[in-house]
Amino acid sequence: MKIVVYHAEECDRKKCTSLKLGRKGKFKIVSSLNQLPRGALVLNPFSEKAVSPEDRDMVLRRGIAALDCSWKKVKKSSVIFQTARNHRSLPFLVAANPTNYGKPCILSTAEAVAATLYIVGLKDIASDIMSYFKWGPHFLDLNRELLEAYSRAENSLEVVEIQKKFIGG
Ligand SMILES: C[S@@+](CC[C@H](N)C(=O)[O-])C[C@H]1O[C@@H](n2cnc3c(N)ncnc32)[C@H](O)[C@@H]1O
Repeated sequence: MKIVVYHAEECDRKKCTSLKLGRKGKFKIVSSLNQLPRGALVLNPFSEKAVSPEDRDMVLRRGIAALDCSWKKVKKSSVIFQTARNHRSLPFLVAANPTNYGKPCILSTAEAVAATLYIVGLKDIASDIMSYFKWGPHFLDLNRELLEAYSRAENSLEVVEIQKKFIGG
């Protein structure tokens, strides 16, 4: 499984989830956009299209790419979000990492990648990624009902419908 993270060097390196997974050999950390895998699913919080089980083949064959930068600095115009295709945002999920605990959609890179893997049906790999953090398994437990529902959707539109019903109560 190719998981490649473009690292913008804006974070506290001790707290950075992608650098930790890079050290464990789970993520490849790159500093040049040319090193991102072609055709990968790009995790972009500004994308209008949501991750769905339809993306499974793309994830298996091409991998996942993410941008690790400060949430304070991330912008629609961030360079990685301009260059690649196949951008996806994650539907409503709540962060469990200590920096943004309880905040919807403001996920760490590790949480975003694990959620993507879960939704496309690669649940064991999602659990493995989360197992490197004390709070990681809690992220999956906290969001289990929604992650399960998203993982049973047909496509991105259905994922958005599930999200709407959940937020609307
Ligand atoms: C802004 S960085 C923050 C990383 C943080 N410093 C850490 O240690 O994990 C998080 C990245 O994860 C992905 N991500 C997080 N939440 C997302 C969402 N709701 N939709 C799509 N991608 C998301 C994006 O690639 C985003 O740039």
